[in-house]
This record gives sequence, structure tokens and C-alpha cells, in this order.
Amino acid sequence: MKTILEAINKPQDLKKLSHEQIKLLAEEIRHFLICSVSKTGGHLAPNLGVVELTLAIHKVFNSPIDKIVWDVGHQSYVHKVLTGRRDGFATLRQFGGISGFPKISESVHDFFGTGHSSTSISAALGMALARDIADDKEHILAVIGDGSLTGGQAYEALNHAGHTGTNMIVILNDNEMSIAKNVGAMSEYLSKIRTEPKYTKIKQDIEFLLRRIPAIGESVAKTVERVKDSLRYLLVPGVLFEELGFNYIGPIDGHNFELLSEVLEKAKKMQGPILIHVLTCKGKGYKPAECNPDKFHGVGPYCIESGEVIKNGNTPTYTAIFGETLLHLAKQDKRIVAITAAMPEGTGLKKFAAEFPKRFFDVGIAEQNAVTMAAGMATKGMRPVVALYSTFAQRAYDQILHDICLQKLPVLFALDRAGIVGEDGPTHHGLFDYSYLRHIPNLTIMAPKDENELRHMVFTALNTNGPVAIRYPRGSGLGVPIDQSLQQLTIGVADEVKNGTNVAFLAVGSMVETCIEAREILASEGILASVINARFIKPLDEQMIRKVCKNFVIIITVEENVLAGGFGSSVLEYIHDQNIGGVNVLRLGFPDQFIEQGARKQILAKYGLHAAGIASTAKSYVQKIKV
Ligand SMILES: Cc1ncc(C[n+]2csc(CCOP(=O)(O)OP(=O)(O)O)c2C)c(N)n1
Ligand SMILES: CC(=O)[C@@H](O)[C@H](O)COP(=O)(O)O
Ligand SMILES: [Mg+2]
Repeated sequence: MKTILEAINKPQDLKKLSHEQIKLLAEEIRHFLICSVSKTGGHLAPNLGVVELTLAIHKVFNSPIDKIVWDVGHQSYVHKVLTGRRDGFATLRQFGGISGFPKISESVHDFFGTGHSSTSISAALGMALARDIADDKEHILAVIGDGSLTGGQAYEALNHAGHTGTNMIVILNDNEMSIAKNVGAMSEYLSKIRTEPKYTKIKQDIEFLLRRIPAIGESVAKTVERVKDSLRYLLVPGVLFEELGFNYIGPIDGHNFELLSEVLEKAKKMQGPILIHVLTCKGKGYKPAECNPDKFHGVGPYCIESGEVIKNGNTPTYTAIFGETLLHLAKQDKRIVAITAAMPEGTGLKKFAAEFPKRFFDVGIAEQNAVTMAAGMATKGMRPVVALYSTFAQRAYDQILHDICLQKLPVLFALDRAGIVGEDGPTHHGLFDYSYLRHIPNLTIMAPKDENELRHMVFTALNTNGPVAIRYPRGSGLGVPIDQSLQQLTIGVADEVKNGTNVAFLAVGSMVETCIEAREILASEGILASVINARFIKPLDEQMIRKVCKNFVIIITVEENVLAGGFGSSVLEYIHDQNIGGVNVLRLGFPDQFIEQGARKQILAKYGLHAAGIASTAKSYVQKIKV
């Protein structure tokens, strides 16, 4: 027999279903997601939490005429299922498959692409204002989580939206979780609204009175309004949003489809900006995810029965190596403090947080605050370490430049997930950091070739009197034996790891090992390559470059970064500026385009940045130059 889900190919198919059928459909969707994501991996818990909410939105509104903006977009799977992409889930987040985030090119129902957090209210506001100018009539919705509401941009947008008074609906999906437990004063405020029954009771009483106003006359109505006004500071939940110019509705049970539909129908008819506060349970309907919403926030393939994640290998990740090294150093140096922007687990800081709770700060999804706060701490003699994903550090470019580097403050940026991150795709690849950091004066930039070098770099950075960024990739290291001692590296000095005569690879970070492998392939074809581990993107080892230019006519720079403005560019700039002639430089890295999702290995291979690809390109180049 056909399931209800199998008959849903577009949002309009929902309209004819009864509430009873929608409840069954919600169960089927949960079952579908649990099975599907167990094979592909993905953001399971956030999606299990928004099943009823997404159903209600699509039942009440009319996508794609009405526009829905999903903040971060990691919770858009139910939306994708309901908008004709159910069959695509076998390829979710894989190379060539459907994205784990809303994507304009994927569907007309994905009206706005997301991936980085806290953008939805701004985008929805822009759409609403454009609609007003065009005198169009559609509804505009932003769905934002409580975690994403810790991001500064969300407040900038609330502030502006309330001021414009335009018609738009913000749905705040409050599950008390960011990836980890949500943090901050706003989170506490929401929690107060959620748990203070007196708020809800008195609000209901006032609303009851107000509803009866037409029967009791104008003057009483005014009195009740005044009472409402004077009491609301104390009694009405969401007064903060009301003061910002929003009509606040809530808190309401986000798993009650009837109630959600009723509230959305009402909101549809109201004027001005509206904020609907919805309470949900992250991971709803799958015990392992309900009990461990952080583990199932974004998860690899897992066993459905046990909830055990299927492991691939035991080699420690760069993240773990960084976390342990920092913890080790923090035991000896009380000035070391660690800062994360809502990613304590993802950046390897959980043990640090447990051991040094007073020296650990989770600022929420607030990369800008993280960086300038670190600047403030550094002025007071601390040694702040700001651990961010490379892609999210983009948010804090000006703070890095203006607050840290201009003042030469000794802050360490630990930039995790640099290079290709894999299945999260173009919104998350950390392919730009060499380019957006390299031109900032006073900043030292390093990239380790392996786990040991990462350890030495963390040690070196914390003994350097100025700002330093270290960038390293997502996932396992090379599995090298870990050195017990930590070494102070000389700033700006590269390391020749393999010698050769025909061609020199100037490689950086993850590409050093790949070039060593490429060298083996080339050797079997009679081409002898030298491999230089640049270690420093800034300052460049100029002496080494001069030496290489003297000894080789062919230099190939290799980096896991976009070519535009990257490491190779800096080598070329130096060679050009010094008027060094007689060398041919080929730059390998990523082209000037956004790079798709897919397993890291797969993507590196597609762009010729695996050993075979580098060897093949090098061979052709050597042959061309010789001709
Ligand atoms: C700028 C930025 N920083 C960090 C992240 C990583 N991140 C993705 S989802 C998330 C938590 C979001 O919490 P919430 O909005 O409450 O959604 P939930 O997963 O609880 O549904 C974080 C920190 C991001 N996507 N963007
Ligand atoms: C949606 C989001 O931004 C995060 O959940 C991200 O997907 C985490 O990536 P990692 O799996 O690399 O920690
Ligand atoms: Mg949340």
C-alpha cells in the first residue's frame, strides 16, 4: 500500500490532507529521515525537531509564491521532502547529489541559499521591502533557531524590521540547543518565557479580556489596553520582541500541528512584523537523537537500532591534536584562554572547557564578538586562542584586521576545517583564508604538514608576541607518531623535506604530503622532484625562494586554497618584485569558482589536487617547459 508520503510531491499535495493524515505523515517523514540519513549522514536532529512546523508552514502558506528563508538551512530536509526532492535523499550531501542546505539552483522552493547562520531575518526583510516597493502581496517567512538568534546579524535585522513595520513573519524555533547547549542572556530570557507558567496564564487572561472588548465598549477597551501596557513589562512573554516592533506570539508547542496551523493562519492575516516563538525538541521521535542532540546535530552514517555512529579509522583528527596540545600548554600557562563561537566540540575545546571552565568562553554564534573580546583580553595580558572554522572566521575579517592585527595583539587564531570540508559543500569549504588573511600586516600565518607540526605551531604561536593564524584541515591527520617534545619553529623558515633536481614543489599544509606522494609517481617516470614544506604563508621564506629559483627552472606551488590571492600568488609576487628571471612558476590550487560538495578525497581528485593529479600536471608542465 502506498504511504501518504509517497503521494506528496509538492506542497499543494498537503492541502487536501486531514489533520489525522498529517499526523501519520509526520511519522512517515521521521521514519524516512532516520533511515535515509543513517546511510548518507547529515543534520538529523535539527530536522526531526521541525517536522510538524514545516508541515504547518507548507499547509498554511503557498510556496514558492510565499517565500521561506531557513536560517543556516541545516533544518531544511523536511522542506526538501515536501517540495519534490524525496528521491534525491539517497544522494544527500554527496558529490553530484542534493545539498544539505537550501540552494537556489536546486529548487524554486529554495528562494534563498544559506549555510552560515543568522542571515534569515535580514534576507526576509529585504524580500519584504522589495515586495512592498513592487506592491506584491506574498508572505515572507524567516525560520530561525534559538542558537542562530545569538548571532549579531539577527539583532541588526530585528532592529531594522521592527522599525520598518513591514509585513513579515519570523518563526523562532526554540529547542534550547545550538550545536551544544545554547548559551547567553537571550537564551536565558527564552528559557524564562518557556518555563514561567504565570507569564502564560496572565497573558491568557488579558487576551480574554481584550477579546470581549467589542461587547463592553470603547472606554473599557482603552482601560484594558492601558492595563495591558503597564503590565506587559512584567507579565507578557516576549516583551523584548514587542519593544523591537514585533508582534510576539507564543510560546507555542512546535509539535502540535493543529495549534501551529491555527497560529500561522492568524499571523497570515496580521499586519507588521510578527515573531512566533515555537518550542520544539531537537531530535524528536528518535531516542538516540533526543538523548544526544549534539551528537546527532550533524552526524555520519549510523546504526539505526543502537544509534552508534559508524567509525572510519582511529587516527586522531587535527581538531583533537589541537585541543590536546592547547590543554597541555594551558596547564603550564595561566594566561591561555580559549574562545569558541558555538563550536566547543567541533573545535576540540570540550576537554579544555571541562578542565578550565573559567578560562573557556563560548560566545554563541558570534565570531565577531569572539575576536574583539579576545583583543580585549590580550590587552590585559592574557593569551587568547580563538578557535573558529575557517569559513566562519570570514565573518570576523574586520575584527581580525582592525582589533587584533593593527594593534599587534598576541591572539592565536586556530582555523579548523581549512580547505575542502567535504559534504557541507560550498558554504563551508575553508578555501579562502590564505587570501583573506595574507594581506593583513603583522599577522603570521602557518599551516602544518602533519599532526606534529600542528603541535609545534601551536607552541610556537603561543610564544610569539603578535597575532598568529594556524589553519588545518577537517578530519584525521596522517597518523604519524606523536613527538613528546614541543619545538619552537623559527618564524618564516621553510623546510626542504625531499630533494630533487628537475622540479621543485613549494607546498603548504595538507599539500606537502600529497606532493611527497606525487614525487614518488614522478620518480618512477624519471622526473626528480624536490618538495619544500613552506610552513609559513606569511612571512614567506624569501631566502628559500631565492635558493629554489637559483637551482630550478620549474617551480610548482601547491595549496588547498583558492589560487586567487593565495600562497602561490605570494610566491609569484615575490619573484616578480625581485626581478628574478629564468624560472617558470605553475600554481596549483582551486580555481576562481565555488567548489561543490563531495567527499574531500573526491573533490581533491576532481581538481587534480591528489597525488596522481599533481604528478600528471607536473609531468606535462616539465615536458612543456623542456620543449
Ligand atoms: C556563522 C556560523 N557560525 C557557526 C555555524 C555552525 N552552526 C551551524 S548550526 C549551529 C547551531 C544552530 O543552532 P539553532 O539555530 O538553534 O538550530 P538547531 O540546530 O538547534 O535547530 C551552528 C553553531 C554556522 N553555520 N554559521
Ligand atoms: C550546519 C553547520 O554549519 C554545522 O553543523 C557544520 O555542518 C558542522 O560541520 P562539522 O561536521 O565539520 O563539524
Ligand atoms: Mg536550537
